[in-house]
Amino acid sequence: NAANDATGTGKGVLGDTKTFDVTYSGGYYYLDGTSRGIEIATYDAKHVPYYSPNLPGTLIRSSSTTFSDPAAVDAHAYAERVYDYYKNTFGRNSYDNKGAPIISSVHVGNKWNNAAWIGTQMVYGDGDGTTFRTLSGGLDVIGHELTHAVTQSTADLIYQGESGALNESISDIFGAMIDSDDWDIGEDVYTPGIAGDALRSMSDPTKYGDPDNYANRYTGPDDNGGVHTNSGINNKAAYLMAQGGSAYGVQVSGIGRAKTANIYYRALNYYLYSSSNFSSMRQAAIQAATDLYGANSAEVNTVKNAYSAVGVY
Ligand SMILES: CCCCC[C@H](S)C(=O)N[C@@H](Cc1ccccc1)C(=O)N[C@@H](C)C(=O)O
Ligand SMILES: [Ca+2]
Ligand SMILES: [Zn+2]
Repeated sequence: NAANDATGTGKGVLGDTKTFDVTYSGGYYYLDGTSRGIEIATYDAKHVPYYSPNLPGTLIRSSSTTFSDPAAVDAHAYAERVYDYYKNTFGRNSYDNKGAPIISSVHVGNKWNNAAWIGTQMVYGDGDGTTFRTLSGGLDVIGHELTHAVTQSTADLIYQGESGALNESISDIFGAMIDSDDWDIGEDVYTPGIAGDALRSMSDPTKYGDPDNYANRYTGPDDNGGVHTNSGINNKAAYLMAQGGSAYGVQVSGIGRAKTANIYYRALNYYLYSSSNFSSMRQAAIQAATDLYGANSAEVNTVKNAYSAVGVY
């Protein structure tokens, strides 16, 4: 209850100090905030793997309001940021729109170079220090993972082939909308020894070997049919929709981040379904833009051009 609500503080993965909601009980402060009206809690997995039945692990506590685990500080503070984004932007109350608790575990696995939504909670690896630093240090990582939960509660796009690439792309799109100062994905946690690179780029997916056109999609079996690479095709479309530009001879006039987010959010809630492919993504985005801005609007025209530019019809 409110009487036990307190404000915690601590340094994040990049050394920046953050504050966040905690709860006082029995001489300890717990990373378990309820001041938003839902529970946001962060646990220490103590290196069990992401498929372990022992998740979430141990609720993180401190004998003062200062928390000394950077991975936990960022996982917790960024979960609040992502909750606030969905609530303030779309009125969505947690990933299920019914106030579900947001549970995160840090220190999952042993030097695990990944993070995930495992259907019930978020899990973050510490990285091996070369490929990744601890993954909760990236706001776009939390945005990506919690958006998988939103997708699971709405279109529930099958994590395979084209619907799987769309699932991944929707997570990158909202990761980039929330971590809104760039169109890179993972730049804050990827290769700490190399400046200026990222795991993926939405403005130019080909920079990291991902396709930016349907004609160049991966059709092999790896990674559930290339869900993390073919996401580049839809990521490029979303980037062009927001920022404008030209690709493969097609000019697109940008409509900005906010309208682009509105179109994808509406498509996700009303028009995408579990087996949607790239072509049905195009139709869903056109319909969402039509609903929001009108059939002959500049926004609808931009959506059509953005998908034509990446070879999706
Ligand atoms: C259980 C196994 C992992 C499932 C894939 C998760 S959802 C995922 O896509 N994770 C992101 C993590 C991420 C997100 C944003 C920025 C950096 C890293 C991901 O892209 N993982 C890559 C490394 C992959 O699994 O290929
Ligand atoms: Ca980013
Ligand atoms: Zn993902």
